[in-house]
Amino acid sequence: MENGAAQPVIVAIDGPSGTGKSSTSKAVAAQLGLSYLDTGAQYRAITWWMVTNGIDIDDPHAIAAAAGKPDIVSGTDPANPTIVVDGTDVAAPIRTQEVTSQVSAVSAVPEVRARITELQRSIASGAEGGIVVEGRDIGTTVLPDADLKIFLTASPEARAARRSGELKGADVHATREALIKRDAADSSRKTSPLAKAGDAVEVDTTELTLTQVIECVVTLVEEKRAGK
Ligand SMILES: Nc1ncnc2c1ncn2[C@@H]1O[C@H](COP(=O)(O)OP(=O)(O)O)[C@@H](O)[C@H]1O
Ligand SMILES: Nc1ccn([C@@H]2O[C@H](COP(=O)(O)OP(=O)(O)O)[C@@H](O)[C@H]2O)c(=O)n1
Repeated sequence: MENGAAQPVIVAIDGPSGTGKSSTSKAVAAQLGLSYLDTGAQYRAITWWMVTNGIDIDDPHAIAAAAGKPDIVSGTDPANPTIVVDGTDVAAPIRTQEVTSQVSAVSAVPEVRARITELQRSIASGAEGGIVVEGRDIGTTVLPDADLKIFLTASPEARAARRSGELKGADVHATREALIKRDAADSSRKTSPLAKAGDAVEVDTTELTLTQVIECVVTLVEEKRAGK
């Protein structure tokens, strides 16, 4: 590996829920000294704000009209990623079932995507040492010129088992159905749906341990850096 003078690298990691994007991205960024951005947390944060402020989630016009109001700040240290809305730390409340069940509707609104995409591009261009950005449309829309694009997949069964392992006592079948419903909504929306970029490397994590996925992505980043 090269020494500390490695050039900044931009890595886009996309894929559906439970494929390992967050865990992999954080670990890869920490290992390689890069910043880390969880774009799902930003969509969850704006959804939390809409719910908290009584915006009707079934009314895309109301969501569009409010999209510019919340101030959303993401901390990009992979050892301590943070998400703050209007000065409030929302790391815990954005993970509730209520937010999870509403986030696809909010994130489908074009004005929301425009707002959050702008924020993401500004964070990525300000990350001097390079960054790992994870989400659904990073390789296709947010950072189409990323140095490396990864698309993680896994079977619905593996993803549901991982997710229900986190949500203690959650029923695997109900979790699986909820994941499939959210993937379908995220994949079928008109504005920058969940999709694999044509030049992304697909990694099926179903039979891999998290450590193996991290090693695979670190190797791909190092190969890219070496070829630069
Ligand atoms: N390859 C893997 N094998 C087993 N568990 C995994 C693997 N990758 C991630 N996990 C676990 O699955 C859960 C969901 O992973 P996460 O990184 O949050 O996925 P995503 O960001 O794609 O939704 C976490 O508890 C994580 O530790
Ligand atoms: N780049 C992104 C990231 C997330 N999202 C939306 O935000 C939701 C939550 O993303 P997340 O990464 O926190 O999802 P999980 O990994 O927690 O399942 C997704 O289901 C999408 O609706 C998006 O539209 N675009």
